Amino acid sequence: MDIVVAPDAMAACREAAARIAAYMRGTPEPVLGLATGRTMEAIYHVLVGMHRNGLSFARCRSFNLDEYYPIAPDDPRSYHAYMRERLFRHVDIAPERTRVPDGAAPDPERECRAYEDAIRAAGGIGLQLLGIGLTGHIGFNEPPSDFATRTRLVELDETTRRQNAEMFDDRWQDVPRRALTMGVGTILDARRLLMVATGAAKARIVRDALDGPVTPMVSASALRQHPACTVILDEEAAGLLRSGG
Ligand SMILES: O=P(O)(O)OC[C@H]1O[C@](O)(CO)[C@@H](O)[C@@H]1O
Repeated sequence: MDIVVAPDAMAACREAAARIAAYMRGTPEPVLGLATGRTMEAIYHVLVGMHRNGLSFARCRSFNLDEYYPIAPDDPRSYHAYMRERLFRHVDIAPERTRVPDGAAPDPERECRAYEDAIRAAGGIGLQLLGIGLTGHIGFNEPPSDFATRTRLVELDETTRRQNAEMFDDRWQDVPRRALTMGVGTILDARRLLMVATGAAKARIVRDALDGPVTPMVSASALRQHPACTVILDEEAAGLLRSGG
């Protein structure tokens, strides 16, 4: 695992965007795994700027990690809307080349199987972008999540619902109790992983994930089993690491 510590959050996000752009430029048919959450907003902002300076998304396909369930794709609080507003509508990626789990699917298990099939049909994910939740989740894989799990319907922890309440007018009780998420096994299948964490609030869970035991109780600790994983932190998020990053 390669750990990069940037001086601040913006520098960490610029570094992440530069690596995504390098992957896109160096790959004939890039398949991006995308994430949501506050950390990713600055990364998408930088990527949109790069697009305005010539970076094309036209050859990309994308698969997002997760979506609330149930939620309509046109609900402004959905991750469909998040992706449209922060990235897709600003770049040259055709909507049919982007995919986010369907939070309105009448049969969620079928949707999860179809999602796995679609990733496989695209040739697998080349670069998977990841954030980390305060529970140690990657995607919405709350503890405990077996490292072999695949895309599935999960229950969200109260910590996560509270963490994500901002989009729901700060009413955590309104955050859906369930979500569709790629499994830890699905994530580990990506050829390269890029996790980004910034801010002091993430320091404890970053330490648990990178310095603690590799355990299903901290999904992000699974990244240490991946042969090509880079973690980009700012100094605050790296603050409790044994090595200091
Ligand atoms: O960047 P944030 O808002 O702290 O979120 C951390 C992670 O948890 C999630 O909310 C769940 O996947 C992601 O969207 C995000 O990567």
